[in-house]
Amino acid sequence: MHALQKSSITAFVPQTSTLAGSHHSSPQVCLKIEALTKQFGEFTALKTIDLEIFEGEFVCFLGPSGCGKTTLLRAIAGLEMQSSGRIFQMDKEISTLPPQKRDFGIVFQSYALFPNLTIADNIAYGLKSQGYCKTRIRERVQELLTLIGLEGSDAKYPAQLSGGQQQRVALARALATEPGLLLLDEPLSALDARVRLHLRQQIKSLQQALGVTTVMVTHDQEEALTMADRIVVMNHGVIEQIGTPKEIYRHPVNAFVAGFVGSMNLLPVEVASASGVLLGIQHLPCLPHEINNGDSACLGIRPEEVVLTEQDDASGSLEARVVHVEYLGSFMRVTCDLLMQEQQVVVDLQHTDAERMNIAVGRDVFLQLPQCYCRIFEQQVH
Ligand SMILES: Nc1ncnc2c1ncn2[C@@H]1O[C@H](COP(=O)(O)OP(=O)(O)OP(=O)(O)O)[C@@H](O)[C@H]1O
Repeated sequence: MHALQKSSITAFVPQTSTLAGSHHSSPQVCLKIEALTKQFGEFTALKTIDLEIFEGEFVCFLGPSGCGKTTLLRAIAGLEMQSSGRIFQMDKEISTLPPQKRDFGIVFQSYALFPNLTIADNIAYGLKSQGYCKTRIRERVQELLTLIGLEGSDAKYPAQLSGGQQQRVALARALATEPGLLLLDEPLSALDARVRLHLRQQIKSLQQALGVTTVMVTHDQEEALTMADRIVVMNHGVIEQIGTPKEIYRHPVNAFVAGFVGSMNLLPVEVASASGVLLGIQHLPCLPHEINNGDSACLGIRPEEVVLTEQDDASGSLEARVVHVEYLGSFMRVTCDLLMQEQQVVVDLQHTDAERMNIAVGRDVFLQLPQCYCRIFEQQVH
């Protein structure tokens, strides 16, 4: 559809963000990536990426530096040509189209506004090149300024705005032509923590209100967990897991995802049975897994899932000594050395529990690792 024929965004019906979590009405695939590979000389930055993103979804590409997330975003935008594989947007193959022929708006980490243009002209940039008439451009710029809460800033220049405000203008500019896809490349990472938090919420509610399919690159797991409908966790050019924030957090598929998203104790164990492992000589019941008996594996349990007690009041408790206590606002993070072997276990405690038990460095305690939280992973290959 030509941008001129599109309705104004204020007429959009707000959508909910539960799309990815509840697939009761089958949503349409907005973006489909098939066996995408990217080589930089001998180096493979993306290895056979397959991915479907649904209309209205907010998807985050999350992973450590160099994992290929920006390369994947740039391939979607046509700013980087893939070495092989195909990309479809709304069933139309866009694999070889130049960026200007693709239907997206993009926001980069650095605000990338034109410093010599006013805020109004920055926002109007794409509208002018798409042939909107002057009256409509003026209207549209006002709509967008209202949308991002910067009414009255039309005549200002980028340098007169704060970093967060400039990034909101960049967002308005990206949304101006009502693109079918919004691409965000670490849009918050140049901002200070407080502004980042505020803008995170603003972007999320704007995305929900407009229902625009959005892909955001981030290396910040908290950002991904709070903003995304689904997270694509990447490492070394491959997708390790795709899932809702809850799925990724609660059911990581391997030790990499477990360690990268949230905090996770990862303890080396030997598999003893289909639902039991040996931590040193201590037998621990665990969640069912399919790793062979006798193999080395990794037990994953989150700090908030470990039970810390003063007394040895459950069989299978591990004797431990508190070696470090950290105050983290709403809870305390307690690091314990296991007495049986050279391993540390981190436990998150409510302040009231920590005070009741007089938790301090040097205190001897007992740790229980409940079976329902003991995930068993294959040993990491990377
Ligand atoms: N133009 C290029 N030439 C050669 N290698 C490149 C090029 N662009 C990216 N790479 C390499 O490809 C890999 C993936 O880069 P990419 O920028 O996609 O990573 P990323 O996950 O976005 O990391 P970051 O968060 O640090 O930006 C990196 O090892 C990078 O050095």
